[in-house]
Amino acid sequence: MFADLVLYNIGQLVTSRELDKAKKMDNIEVIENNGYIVIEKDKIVAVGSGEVPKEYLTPATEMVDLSGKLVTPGLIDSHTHLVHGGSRENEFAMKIAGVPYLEILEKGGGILSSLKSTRNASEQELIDKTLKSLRHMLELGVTTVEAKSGYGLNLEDELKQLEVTKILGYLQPVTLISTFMAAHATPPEYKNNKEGYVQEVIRMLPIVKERNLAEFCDIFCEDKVFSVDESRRILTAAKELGYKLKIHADEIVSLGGVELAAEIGATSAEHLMKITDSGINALANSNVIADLLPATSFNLMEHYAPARKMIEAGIQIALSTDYNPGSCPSENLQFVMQIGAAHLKMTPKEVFKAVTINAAKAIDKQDTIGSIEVGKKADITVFDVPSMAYFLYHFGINHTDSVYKNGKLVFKR
Ligand SMILES: O=C(O)CC1=NCN=C1
Ligand SMILES: [Zn+2]
Repeated sequence: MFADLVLYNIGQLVTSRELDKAKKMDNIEVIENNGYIVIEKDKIVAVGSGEVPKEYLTPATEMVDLSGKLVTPGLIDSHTHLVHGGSRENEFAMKIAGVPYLEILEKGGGILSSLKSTRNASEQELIDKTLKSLRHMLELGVTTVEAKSGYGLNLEDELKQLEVTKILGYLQPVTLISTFMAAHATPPEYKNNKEGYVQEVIRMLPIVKERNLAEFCDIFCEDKVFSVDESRRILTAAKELGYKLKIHADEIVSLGGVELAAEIGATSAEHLMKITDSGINALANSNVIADLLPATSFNLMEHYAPARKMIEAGIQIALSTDYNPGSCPSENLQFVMQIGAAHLKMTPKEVFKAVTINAAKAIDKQDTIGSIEVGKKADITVFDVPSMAYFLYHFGINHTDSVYKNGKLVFKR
């Protein structure tokens, strides 16, 4: 085995390798100094500290001295509404004036505003717009992104969003994991026929699946959006077709979506700002990943999910942006991490675990990415800071120095 690339003289090397199988948030390996990573083609072949083992080295090996910088697995943004047309800055003033998110939606704004601009956008317009967001995400150290549909809300436009996501995966280096989310809101044409739309979503499921356009199915289980029963019907139909499941739960009102996630075996339950003790108990006794979105709390000026309580209960937490044109119009996962530290009271190891191996679990990719371990993909991010603590303390700028995807340098500041 000969190395194509060696990264050495690393400051803190956050491998995110889990030191045990306990459902804890601080049990990841951190090599404190002088770390190295040996890469052959697209895979990691050795990780350690001190002298790089000579048996891997050849005259052709590229040796990169990282001069004490922080190194982590490529960051994973496990919850985004990436592909969408238009923007909703016109609603920002309403939000600041205290108009509730669900009231804006009920008045035909919110998701339904993004619906109009997404339906009116061509595939090329969506591709061009989303390439810019993906460039921001890459430069912020992100190498894998989950991307939900849900602004088409009819078969033609849902397929358009999902096709755009697929095409984007070939046009730039960030890996895209696709989620079908036609159950995001009820479109105007079904305004007085909610049941008809639930049946239409169920009719779309096999079509999307046979085109291999989505790995996950997600639903907005929320007051005045989709009830727990409607969510159960759609997710059960999706599960029978082979979809893995996600659920937006307890964002604004706690309906019992979290308990449904545990009952139905969802991969993840997301938002959880209003999670109850019963929901915490249900998740603690399941393998469901709790994907928290603190930048959405920040932007909606809502309170934050009770992360500390969830961590004490043994729940596995991921953190992601929820990037979307309404409740969180920001691609900045680094800022999410800094909010996670300051407002969710998460420790550095907990925060970095939440955007690496736990985010990989939230998209069921923990066997190939999410940690710097032998045999895993060489998705690696270098930050121009000495430690996790400094990264979280110095907020609001981009700390990325360089990003490697499948062992290749894809960004250098
Ligand atoms: O408002 C949006 O566009 C995205 C969103 N879906 C559920 N919560 C937020
Ligand atoms: Zn969302």
